[in-house]
Amino acid sequence: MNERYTEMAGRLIVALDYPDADQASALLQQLEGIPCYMKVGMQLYYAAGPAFVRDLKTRGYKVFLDLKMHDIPNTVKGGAESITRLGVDMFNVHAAGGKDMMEAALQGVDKALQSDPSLSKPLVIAVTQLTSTGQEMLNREIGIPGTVKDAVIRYAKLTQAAGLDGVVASAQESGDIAAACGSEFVTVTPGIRPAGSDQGDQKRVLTPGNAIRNGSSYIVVGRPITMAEKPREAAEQIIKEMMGA
Ligand SMILES: O=c1ccn([C@@H]2O[C@H](COP(=O)(O)O)[C@@H](O)[C@H]2O)c(=O)[nH]1
Repeated sequence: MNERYTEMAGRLIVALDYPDADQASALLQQLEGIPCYMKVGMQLYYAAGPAFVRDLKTRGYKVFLDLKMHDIPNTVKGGAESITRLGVDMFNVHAAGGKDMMEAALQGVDKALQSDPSLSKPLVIAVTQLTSTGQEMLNREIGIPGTVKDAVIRYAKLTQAAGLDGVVASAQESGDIAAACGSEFVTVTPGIRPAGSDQGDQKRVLTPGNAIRNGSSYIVVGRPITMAEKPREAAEQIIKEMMGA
């Protein structure tokens, strides 16, 4: 395993979108030894809960807990405190919850860290516009005027002003986010589709190689790996494409 492989595998976040821990564990077995990040989202967390997250940490994985909190500041603060106690490496809120709510998330993190100094500070990021949102939907259905890019950049700047580490956005916007917020500001980008793969419900997509070229800090990949006939080969192919970017 060379250095570039390890770096790129560490920037691949595999979305464990499964209905139970057994199915998620079966994928882990297939991907064993690949030093990628694992993402636990609503489907798996609501079924398998904190125990599965702790299990992933015990197995040595970096974990992104993708629960996209969006609530009043006091509730988000409490949620962030509990999530930080789980020892995850990254979690998120919705930027649409506003600056006070995002700042409250950071207060929750601090509270947990103060009560248990053995914990590490997780990256706290905010969702800008979901990658399943296209231009038409944004303007006509959701009622937000302007381009998707404008909305994403506005949320990214608000997120940075609140003191968070970065955002979730499409890889199509990574370069513009870096230009607006600096290259240290983390971009976590789902909607990744290797050439020729099914787009599904994703509207703003990019290939793994183009996402890395556009400056994404991390790429999030679910179905192109989990639904592949040979998930390990699919993951290795994605890492290879990232390495070549
Ligand atoms: O804007 C967003 C935010 C989160 N996601 C999550 O990423 C994965 C993508 O899965 P695919 O199967 O590769 O489409 C999934 O867990 C989403 O909940 C996102 O897609 N877009």
